[in-house]
Amino acid sequence: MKICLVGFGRLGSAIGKRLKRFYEMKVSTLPPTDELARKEGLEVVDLKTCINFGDVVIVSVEPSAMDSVLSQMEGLEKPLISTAALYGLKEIRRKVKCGYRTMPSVTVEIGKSPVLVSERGGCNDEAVEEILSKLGKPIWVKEEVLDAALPVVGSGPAIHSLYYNSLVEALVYAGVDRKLAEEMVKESVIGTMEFLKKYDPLEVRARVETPGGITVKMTVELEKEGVFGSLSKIVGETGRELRTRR
Ligand SMILES: NC(=O)C1=CN([C@@H]2O[C@H](COP(=O)(O)OP(=O)(O)OC[C@H]3O[C@@H](n4cnc5c(N)ncnc54)[C@H](OP(=O)(O)O)[C@@H]3O)[C@@H](O)[C@H]2O)C=CC1
Ligand SMILES: O=C(O)[C@@H]1CCC=N1
Repeated sequence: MKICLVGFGRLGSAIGKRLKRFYEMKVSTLPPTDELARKEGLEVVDLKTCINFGDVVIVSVEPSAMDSVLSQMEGLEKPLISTAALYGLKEIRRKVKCGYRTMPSVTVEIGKSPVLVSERGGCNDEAVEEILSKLGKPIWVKEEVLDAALPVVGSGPAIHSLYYNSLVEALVYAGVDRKLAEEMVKESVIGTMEFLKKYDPLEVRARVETPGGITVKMTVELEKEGVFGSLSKIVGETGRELRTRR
């Protein structure tokens, strides 16, 4: 399969770096990101050449550029995969027959991202799923779920990094060398994420909280301060708003 990738910014470049290992690819993007694509050894071409080349077209441009890009593809019958936030499937399919919407994250660069995709029953689900499985784990969902989950899936790496960083700062605050602190937090977080594949989060919590011990004192204090409630509220409200915006 050959891929035409349109847009080589934050997400497009992550997609390009990963997929070039599996497929022949040409890129259509604007300066200055055209130089980034060339540095990755990818050929940069105009949009028309790109579309003619690809068996599948992936569009990863900012939402405000979608109208202009799609209007240059009107009538396209090849599968088109959009990553644009908030640009509806109906609008995509009004312009191209075989459109799909996805919500990945930048961790596609290492092939480890949930990739939400809407909706099954399009005109080439198999080809789309094959490509998305190289980027991570494709999860077919209704479009409204894709919008609701954007703040956790698409934005996730930024939020997780904030949490990670706040723990590094906590260790530095407690007098631990920063490099050591980073190593400790990374291993702790990665180990816990693996553990969560095996155990329910409440069970993990129960296994750690020695009665009358140090952990329960902190977890109750964090809950009292509303740290996690605020996180759920802010992220959840954003998802709710996105879900109903269309
Ligand atoms: N960043 C992320 O983690 C995620 C982003 N998304 C979505 O993916 C899309 C891309 O996001 P992101 O990478 O962050 O955005 P960026 O602004 O970093 O990248 C946009 C890219 O599109 C290019 N571009 C703009 N107009 C055109 C055009 N007419 N033809 C060809 N290329 C064009 C830009 O070129 P140049 O800058 O050189 O002008 C740039 O390479 C957005 O719609 C966003 O909502 C979804 C999930 C996660
Ligand atoms: O911040 C944004 O709007 C895009 C969508 C999800 C991640 N980046």
